[in-house]
Amino acid sequence: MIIARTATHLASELDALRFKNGAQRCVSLVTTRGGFHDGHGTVINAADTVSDIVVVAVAPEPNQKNGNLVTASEFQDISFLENHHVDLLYAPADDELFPHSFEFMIGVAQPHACDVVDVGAYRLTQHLKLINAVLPNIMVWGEKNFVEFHSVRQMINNLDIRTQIQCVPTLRHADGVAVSSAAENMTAAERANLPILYETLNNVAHAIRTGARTFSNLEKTARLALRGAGLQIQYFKILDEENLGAASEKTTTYRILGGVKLGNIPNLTDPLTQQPLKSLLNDKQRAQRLQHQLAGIWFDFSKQWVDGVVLDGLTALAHDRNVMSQAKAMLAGEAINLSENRAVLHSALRGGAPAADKDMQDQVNKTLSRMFKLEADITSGRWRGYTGKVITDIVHIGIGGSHLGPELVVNALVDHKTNSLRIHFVANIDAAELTRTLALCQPETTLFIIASKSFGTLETQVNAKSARSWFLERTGSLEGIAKHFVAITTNLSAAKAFGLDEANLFPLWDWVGGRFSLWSAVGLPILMSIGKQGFEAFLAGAKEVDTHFATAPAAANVPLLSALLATWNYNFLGARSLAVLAYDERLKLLPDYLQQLEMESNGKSVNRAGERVDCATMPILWGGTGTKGQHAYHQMLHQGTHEFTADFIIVAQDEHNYPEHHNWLLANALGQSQAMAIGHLPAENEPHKAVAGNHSTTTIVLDALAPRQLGALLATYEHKVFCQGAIWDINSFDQWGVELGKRLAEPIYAQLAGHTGQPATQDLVTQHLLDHLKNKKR
Ligand SMILES: O=P(O)(O)OC[C@H]1O[C@](O)(CO)[C@@H](O)[C@@H]1O
Repeated sequence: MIIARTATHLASELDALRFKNGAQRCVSLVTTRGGFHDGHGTVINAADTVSDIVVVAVAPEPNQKNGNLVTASEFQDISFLENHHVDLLYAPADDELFPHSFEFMIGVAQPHACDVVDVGAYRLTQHLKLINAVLPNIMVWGEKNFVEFHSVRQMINNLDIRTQIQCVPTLRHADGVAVSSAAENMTAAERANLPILYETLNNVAHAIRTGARTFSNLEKTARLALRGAGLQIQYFKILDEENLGAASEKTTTYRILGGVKLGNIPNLTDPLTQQPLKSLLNDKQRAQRLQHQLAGIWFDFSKQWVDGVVLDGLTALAHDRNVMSQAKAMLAGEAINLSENRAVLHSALRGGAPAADKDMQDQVNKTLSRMFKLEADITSGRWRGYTGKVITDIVHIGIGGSHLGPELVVNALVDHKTNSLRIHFVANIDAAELTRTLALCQPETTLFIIASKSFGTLETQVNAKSARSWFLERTGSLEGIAKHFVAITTNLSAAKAFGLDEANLFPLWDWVGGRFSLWSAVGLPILMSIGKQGFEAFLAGAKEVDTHFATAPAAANVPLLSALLATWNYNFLGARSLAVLAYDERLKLLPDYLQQLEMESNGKSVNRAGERVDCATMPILWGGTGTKGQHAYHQMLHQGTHEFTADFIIVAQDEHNYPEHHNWLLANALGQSQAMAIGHLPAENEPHKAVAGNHSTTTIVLDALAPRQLGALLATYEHKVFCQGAIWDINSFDQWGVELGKRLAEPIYAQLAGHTGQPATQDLVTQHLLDHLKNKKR
């Protein structure tokens, strides 16, 4: 590689390179400031592919007399360029480019609207001088320096310089951080926060791609997210690619520029923007926007790490994403489940979708009446088993949406039981569950409820078959089936083929998603447990939420706010899990139920148009009951390295009349959420006692754990899931991901069951496992 330090030396070397064997060769120029890294490498490689001769210029800083390259790293820089097959390095000192007698500078006549980074007369003149010295056919830039690239491009166009100019995409680390000398020289703590910049750029790009056009709000929200992550913003702009002016409705190509400063980061203490959560907690205004009463529940979002500006930004985001007009379409019965071409009308099961088809509502009411009759017949003893005995045990067989909701509600409302029926649930294909349950039951006094929307789900089929065999082996009475088996399904013919009596079949409809079906006949165990009045109150609580959701303004719409705050936590503050912390033992199954509701609904990675989403979607939802969790996983929440958000669910009334227990239970819930918000700064010599704080949490206070409140709580989560999906532009109502594993299990089962003639189709690793299991099986 030739190294030239003066314009004269450069000219003579370049002439020789440019004109070889009588032919003129193509020269490219890459201008840099030295300190080379792989990011430069991609630009130089690109220059190499479009030209015969690559010249790299290292532009000096003002008054940089002797350091033609960046000081101490000169040696590394030269070998880096040689390794990248650069032909010529031009490294003039500042006084070579700008001698004392120099009196002219070139400037921009009309500064562009973007005030991102001022390229300035010095740099522009320097670029012009480098271009004049090298006379390149083409200049190649890295996109990371887009503003400077744009200014030079304008200069080339406006001054009729006969050089082409192009830029190449930014090289990024696996976590999205642009490769740069700054990124290499950061402390681990500074570096850890940086991926949020790329994520935020992507979030905004995604928002624009999917129709968001309130640019100032998008910028505001993005800035807050960056500050929230402890980054000092240099600039964050949504611009028109063409002229780098502010983006407008007319913009066809957008350029989103974001830059952050590092070093001496004030870590969320900038009073003009985001303050530590601790300092927000005493703001009297918070209650108004962040505490809401709905259907016997107090939703308290005031421990969320947001302020008014963030809330405005989030509300604008909902508007941009048309969340509420999509909700309207859902409640009107439009087929918003695109991949299955189905309506999503579980609200109609509780009278919460008045615009839904009349016929649909009639079917719902008719089925409800039949459910009430069955419950009354069983609990009054009018319905008897085949030997005339009253029913004492209900065994509900179903899985996923046909199980989780009913079991949760039956357990949670145990204090609202109206009769002595014992209700059991069998979901797993593991026979442990079925056999243990059957061991508690007598065939003459047991009613089996088989709940399966499809009536084709493996677990339910196998369990139902075994339950029927258990019954027949003990009773020998085929006619007895009619007294001991009922089913809920959309697939009535499959249920009949199973041998079930038509009169014992309760319909379900394709417009009810499995995980939203507990309000239908799938909820029969709930009805059997809490009776007609209780079940009606449960539906009514959910309907109150439907009405609120459809009519409340965005800023006070509880399900929408929940979803927006979740977005803020997941997509802007980097929370990767949602902990559901129920401070009531009766709600032990709530996290399991919500796992299906939220994760099966929104665990998606393509949008509604089938394109890959470019933002994180549903994080991991998990949880348990307080105070037990405090002695298990709360340590990690307080001092671990994962960002999270949590929902605290508490019940205000002491329903067991044990005041000491109840007061401690509530005190612990509030103490935990307070600790998560305010953290603890220990003495300098006790870093192990530091608690970071600044974790957003929501506190949900049920007046009582009663049917109305529980119905309202679950419906709120349902609508939150809908809003979340609308914000992410994903279909929350299908679940294609569960199919592959099911399919792969089939040939494995055939081998385990010794079905002959089935060739092994598995990979070697799976085959070895299978052989091992076959050997070990008795
Ligand atoms: O009610 P079915 O058709 O038996 O389905 C049970 C569950 O299986 C799934 O299809 C997949 O897990 C769930 O969505 C559904 O709730």
